Parts: sequence; structure tokens; C-alpha cells
Amino acid sequence: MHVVVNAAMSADGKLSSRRREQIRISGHEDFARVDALRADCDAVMVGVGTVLADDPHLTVEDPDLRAERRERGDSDHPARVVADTRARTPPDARVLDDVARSYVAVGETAPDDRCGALRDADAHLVTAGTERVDLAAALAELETDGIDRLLIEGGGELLFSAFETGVVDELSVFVGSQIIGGRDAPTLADGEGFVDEFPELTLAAADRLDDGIVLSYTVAD
Ligand SMILES: NC(=O)C1=CN([C@@H]2O[C@H](COP(=O)(O)OP(=O)(O)OC[C@H]3O[C@@H](n4cnc5c(N)ncnc54)[C@H](O)[C@@H]3O)[C@@H](O)[C@H]2O)C=CC1
Ligand SMILES: Nc1nc(O)c(N)c(N[C@@H]2O[C@H](COP(=O)(O)O)[C@@H](O)[C@H]2O)n1
Repeated sequence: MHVVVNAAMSADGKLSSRRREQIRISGHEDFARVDALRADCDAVMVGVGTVLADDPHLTVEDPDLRAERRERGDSDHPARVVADTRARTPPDARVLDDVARSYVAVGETAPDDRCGALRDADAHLVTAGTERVDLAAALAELETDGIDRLLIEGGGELLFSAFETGVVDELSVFVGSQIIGGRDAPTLADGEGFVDEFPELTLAAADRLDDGIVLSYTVAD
């Protein structure tokens, strides 16, 4: 599977404020770029922290991009995937609506009643890991369902985990022109942080967009 990470951060590296409310960091051009990234993927993944904070839809907005997907024989929208160890995704979350296929990757000890409620909402459950979702195992199972290209949009806990697991092939990050600040505000990679070995990136491009810059990297194996 090919894994692309995309996020938008402030000039001081924050994905949102300490209140964990969604902040508009990208401008129109960058949202259009992200829409095209989504349209190029088989699935878009976020952590349950993002679902609880933002209630995102994770669909393709541009009708022309949806038409291109149909011409390729794909559904209008990529599938949505939530990494959700304890099955906390609300059954009425927008990522579970019926415009696209939805997966929730849960841990082995996720409560049965919550898993049942998610299945009732037509979510496809993938079980992998205990303390938290085992990303390598979950992605391998998604691959058997035809998901070959995955976009991970955040938040900071899930992105750290993705880099720690070594599943990320490409990173693009829009750096906006504001300061959010706050030691408790989410950053691009939260989690425990690396201390000895750090994932190495190769800068492939730096493009000005809106009032910011998009940095595009490949990730070393
Ligand atoms: N500016 C941007 O591009 C984006 C900003 N955000 C912001 O990020 C914030 C949410 O980020 P976080 O609180 O860090 O939550 P998150 O979205 O990274 O979800 C973390 C949760 O996912 C679950 N999880 C399951 N398996 C996991 C694994 N292997 N590794 C890590 N977590 C796993 C855990 O319950 C964990 O608490 C919100 O404020 C949201 O607005 C989110 C996405 C993009
Ligand atoms: N690319 C980008 N720029 C920003 O400024 C953002 N705040 C985000 N947030 C992400 O987009 C999700 C919302 O998706 P929908 O519009 O509901 O499809 C949100 O949950 C974050 O993952 N992204």
C-alpha cells in the first residue's frame, strides 16, 4: 500500500488550537489541492480524536474530480477510515454516512455494544491491536479489500503513530501564515516523540499557495 500524509499547520507547527477545535489554516487553493489528493486515493484516514473534534466528512467536493473517478471505474468518493481503539466514533458521525464506504479500525478490547452500534450504522470493522490500533495490521487488512493508496489527514496522535510504524511514503504539509501557539495544541506528530532515531525526509518540492507554502517530502525506507 502507498501511504500519503497531508496536513495543514500554522507557521509554529500547530494543527489546531489547544481547544482542539478545527481551524481554517488552508486557503481555497490548498483545500482544492487536498480535494485532488483525496480524489487520487482509495481511502482517507483520520484518528477518532479528529472525528470527535471536527466531525469531518472526508469526501471529494469538486464534481469534476468525482466525474474523473467515475470514468476510472471508482466510486464518487474514496472510502473513509477511522482509527478508533475503543470504538468511540459516534454512530451518527458524518464519516459513517452512506455517500461512501466507511471503515472503523478498532482494538481487540473495543466494547461489543459500541462495535455493534457501528456495524448497525453500516461501518465495516477492522480489528487490529490492543492498546491502540496496530496500524501495520489494519492497513494490511484494508489492502486485501482493494485499498492500495491511502491518504492520512491526522490528527497529531495518529500521524506520529504512522511515522513510528514506518508506513508513510509521502508527506505534504501546508504551512499557513499564522501563529496558534500553546504547548497543548496538536502538532504534526505528537505521541511520545522520537528520541534516538528520527524518520528522515527528502524535500521534493516547495510551492507557494494561498498565503502559505506547501512542502512535499518523500520518506526514506
Ligand atoms: N490542520 C490539519 O490538517 C488537521 C488538524 N486536525 C486536528 O487535530 C486534532 C485531533 O488530533 P488528535 O487529538 O491528535 O487526535 P487523532 O485524530 O490523531 O486521534 C487520536 C486517537 O486515535 C485513536 N487511535 C487508534 N489507533 C491509534 C494509533 N495507532 N495511534 C494513535 N492514535 C490511535 C486513539 O483513540 C487516539 O486517542 C483536532 O483538533 C483536529 O482539528 C486533524 C486533522 C488534520
Ligand atoms: N487541509 C486542511 N486544512 C485545514 O486548514 C484544516 N483545518 C484541515 N483539517 C482537516 O480537514 C478535515 C475536514 O474535512 P471535511 O471538510 O469535513 O471533509 C478535518 O477533520 C481535518 O482532518 N485540513
